[in-house]
Amino acid sequence: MPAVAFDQVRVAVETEDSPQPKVLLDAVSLRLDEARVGVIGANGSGKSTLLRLVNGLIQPTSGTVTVDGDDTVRAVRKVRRNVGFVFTDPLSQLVMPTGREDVELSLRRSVRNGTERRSKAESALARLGLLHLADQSIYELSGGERQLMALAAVLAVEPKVLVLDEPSTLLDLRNRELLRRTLADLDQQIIMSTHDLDLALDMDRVLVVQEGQVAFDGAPTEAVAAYRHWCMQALDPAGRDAP
Ligand SMILES: Nc1ncnc2c1ncn2[C@@H]1O[C@H](COP(=O)(O)OP(=O)(O)OP(=O)(O)O)[C@@H](O)[C@H]1O
Repeated sequence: MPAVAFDQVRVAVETEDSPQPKVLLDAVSLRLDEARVGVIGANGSGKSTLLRLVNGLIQPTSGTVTVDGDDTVRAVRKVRRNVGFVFTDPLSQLVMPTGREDVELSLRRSVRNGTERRSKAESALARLGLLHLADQSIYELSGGERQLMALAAVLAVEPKVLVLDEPSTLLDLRNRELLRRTLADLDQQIIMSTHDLDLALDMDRVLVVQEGQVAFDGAPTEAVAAYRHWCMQALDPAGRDAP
């Protein structure tokens, strides 16, 4: 299992609102060896920022991120070959007119032979029950169908690490269960952010991100309990009883 390591990572960006850079993530040091790592936390806490560092979509302002020893800045091409990234919004990922073309496109670099490529694409689509939608325009698919299509395109290339940013937001109950089973069957390491706490409970380790820092890191049940506690505290800081 490749290790993903963060060493004293800080991400800060310039904004027009303030002369000071805005800190999106700070003091993150982690070594992720587990097969299934969940990332939970409030909206805007820094989950996507943390995930995007893993495949070099965002570079640390200071500190380093490595995947299997490869630095995500200096060895970004190698890192991108090893790390598949599934975006929350599938339309930011699907670029071809149909799902089949998109899955075949993602295989272009790794599978030179056209017949083999078509067959691999077919298997990736079949695995997620998408063959009947493979030749339909991406724009005629539902949000959930597109979300699964984007996952099929990334899984087709069999990355060593699969990073998923809130992959179940658009899925109905059946497809959420399909996603859950598909992820459970995969050999690769999975790092996934989610607001779906049941999905988080399937993980081996869960990070709770709060205001740009990892506020809890440990077993899923304890992480979810800590997150719930902080949410309640934020809603009712004085600890008053609900009306
Ligand atoms: N390029 C940027 N410039 C300025 N602020 C940014 C930039 N990118 C992200 N942010 C801010 O950083 C914070 C963390 O964003 P991030 O997308 O990582 O949150 P998140 O935990 O994934 O949220 P959500 O659950 O809503 O998807 C947010 O306040 C966001 O507005």
